[in-house]
Amino acid sequence: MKLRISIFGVGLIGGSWALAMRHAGMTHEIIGCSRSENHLAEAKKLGVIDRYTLDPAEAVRDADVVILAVPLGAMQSVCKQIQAHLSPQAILTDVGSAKASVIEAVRQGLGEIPPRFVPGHPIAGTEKSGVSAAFDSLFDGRRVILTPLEHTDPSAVNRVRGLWELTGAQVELMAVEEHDQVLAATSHLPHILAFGLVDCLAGMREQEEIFRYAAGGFKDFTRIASSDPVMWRDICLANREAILKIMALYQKDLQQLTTAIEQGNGDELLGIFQRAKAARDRFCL
Ligand SMILES: NC(=O)c1ccc[n+]([C@@H]2O[C@H](COP(=O)([O-])OP(=O)(O)OC[C@H]3O[C@@H](n4cnc5c(N)ncnc54)[C@H](O)[C@@H]3O)[C@@H](O)[C@H]2O)c1
Ligand SMILES: O=C(O)C(=O)C[C@]1(C(=O)O)C=C[C@@H](O)C=C1
Repeated sequence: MKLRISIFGVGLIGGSWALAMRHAGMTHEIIGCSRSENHLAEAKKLGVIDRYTLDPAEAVRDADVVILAVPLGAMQSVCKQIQAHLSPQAILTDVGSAKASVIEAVRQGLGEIPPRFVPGHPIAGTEKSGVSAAFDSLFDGRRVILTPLEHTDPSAVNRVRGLWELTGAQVELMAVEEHDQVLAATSHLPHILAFGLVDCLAGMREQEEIFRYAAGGFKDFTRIASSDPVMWRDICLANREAILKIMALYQKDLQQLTTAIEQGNGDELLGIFQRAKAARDRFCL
């Protein structure tokens, strides 16, 4: 069955999902909705969506699937705008980077969490944003985490799982709290460190001189500091507790490294670097 899909926020993630659905031949019609008519007109011009509207009520009318792909800070207001118009048959899902906050935004915005709401998060992206950066293979071979709640309709979970699988993604189910803790460690902390490092160096008097000599290592480490600041502000505010926990742990480890360097403790440094290399070589890519 071909679907009428309604996408709120046709940027990097919403746009890439739309393209992947099109590629899979799943779409009867894709409707984009957002605050920005310019973004929507660009999405239509690029062939990512079939049509757009600035009216959330019209966007969800007769939709089989509604996907929220706006920044975390906008989830609640979008839900408020669709509350009176969302059909109970429609599947509602999202792509937000932190899950407890989206679930709370849906609860506040819709007044309750509908059984056909399936929280989701593709662990795929780039440092670019906007629909011009979207591409149909973004999710191919990547993981997508769904965090259904106790009362979530299993048929809705299966439907959303099936759609993500059509993008080439590998879908896993996880508890909300676990998701937010794991992603605080593997995604949110690295982004905070990259933003922090670049800001630190940019604040030094010799910054122009320093950046002239920034080569491979610096570029690899800081690519993600080019990501959208609004998106990352929202993630830090939304997943505050889990992020603070992992930051405290990391600060302890950084202090251990500082002490080892201060004391000229080569054995300690070698031990840390060997453990880290072994873990990265074993677990990453
Ligand atoms: N970028 C990534 O790497 C990545 C990866 C996984 C999940 N996510 C999540 O996906 C979501 C979207 O991120 P993105 O990278 O696609 O961002 P993006 O900036 O590329 O796209 C966001 C879109 O939302 C629209 N928008 C912003 N505020 C809005 C509002 N109040 N009402 C309606 N539309 C609004 C914008 O016009 C834009 O088209 C975020 O929740 C983010 O946490 C991002
Ligand atoms: O590769 C990147 O540029 C990303 O930042 C993608 C990334 C990540 O941290 O891995 C960023 C945020 C998400 O919610 C999911 C994926």
